[in-house]
Amino acid sequence: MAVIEAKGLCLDFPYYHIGARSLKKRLMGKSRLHTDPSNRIVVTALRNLTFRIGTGDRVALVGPNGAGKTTLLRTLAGVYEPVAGSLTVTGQIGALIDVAAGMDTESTGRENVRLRGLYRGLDDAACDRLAEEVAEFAGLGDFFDVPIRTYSAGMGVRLAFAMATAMQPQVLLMDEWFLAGDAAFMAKAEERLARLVGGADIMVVATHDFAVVRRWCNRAIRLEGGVILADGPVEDVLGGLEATA
Ligand SMILES: Nc1ncnc2c1ncn2[C@@H]1O[C@H](COP(=O)(O)OP(=O)(O)OP(=O)(O)O)[C@@H](O)[C@H]1O
Repeated sequence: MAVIEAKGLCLDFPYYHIGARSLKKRLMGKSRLHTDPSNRIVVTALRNLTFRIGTGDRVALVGPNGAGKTTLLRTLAGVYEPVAGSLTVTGQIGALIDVAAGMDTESTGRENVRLRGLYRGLDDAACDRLAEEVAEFAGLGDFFDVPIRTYSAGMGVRLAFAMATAMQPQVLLMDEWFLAGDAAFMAKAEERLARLVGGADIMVVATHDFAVVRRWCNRAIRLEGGVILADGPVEDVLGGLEATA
């Protein structure tokens, strides 16, 4: 049983390089910026978020640029640590957020896949099978055996997608651009993605695309300025957003 539970979740980003007093003064009028006890400017990216996401929930995080969608996704994935409140995620997480997250750019595609397999507790033979499976789906040919720092952006997405979808997570966290690969690849990826989403207990996707929300989700959380403005069935939340557009 997978569950995500947040209570009063807050996250700040400190701005280390903003020192000039006049600039500070100018910025401080803005509602999301304040100073911390060390007199650094911090932006409040997420403020006092409380929600529970349970098995069967397919949640879209929606809202304008800078609303906090990706930050929340990364916090759920454990990339960022909340500065206040609590967050509990029960269930194995699969994150399709940053292409290079958890990858060693000096290692080859194959080495990265094997490492991920070892991390998940697979034995040597299972890691080999996983690498073959990923290689076939990603379709990178010989590039699978060169360091990934040489990959194009599209090649990186292919590898990350193939890798992340080769192992079924209970909690699937996804940024929308993973749904926006090149057309030929996405046609092939669609079925695999549907299987992955269907097999996950929980899915959370950050997106601007209402078609994606309507197609994949049964619940939406609307964020703005780092706070939750609405949380409920997709049509209720999108209706509110469309009304303000
Ligand atoms: N690494 C960071 N360092 C400093 N501030 C950050 C960082 N990441 C995000 N922020 C700030 O946190 C706030 C939320 O950003 P976030 O990227 O989560 O928004 P978003 O809803 O995903 O936006 P978009 O739709 O544009 O992708 C913004 O004010 C942004 O400037």
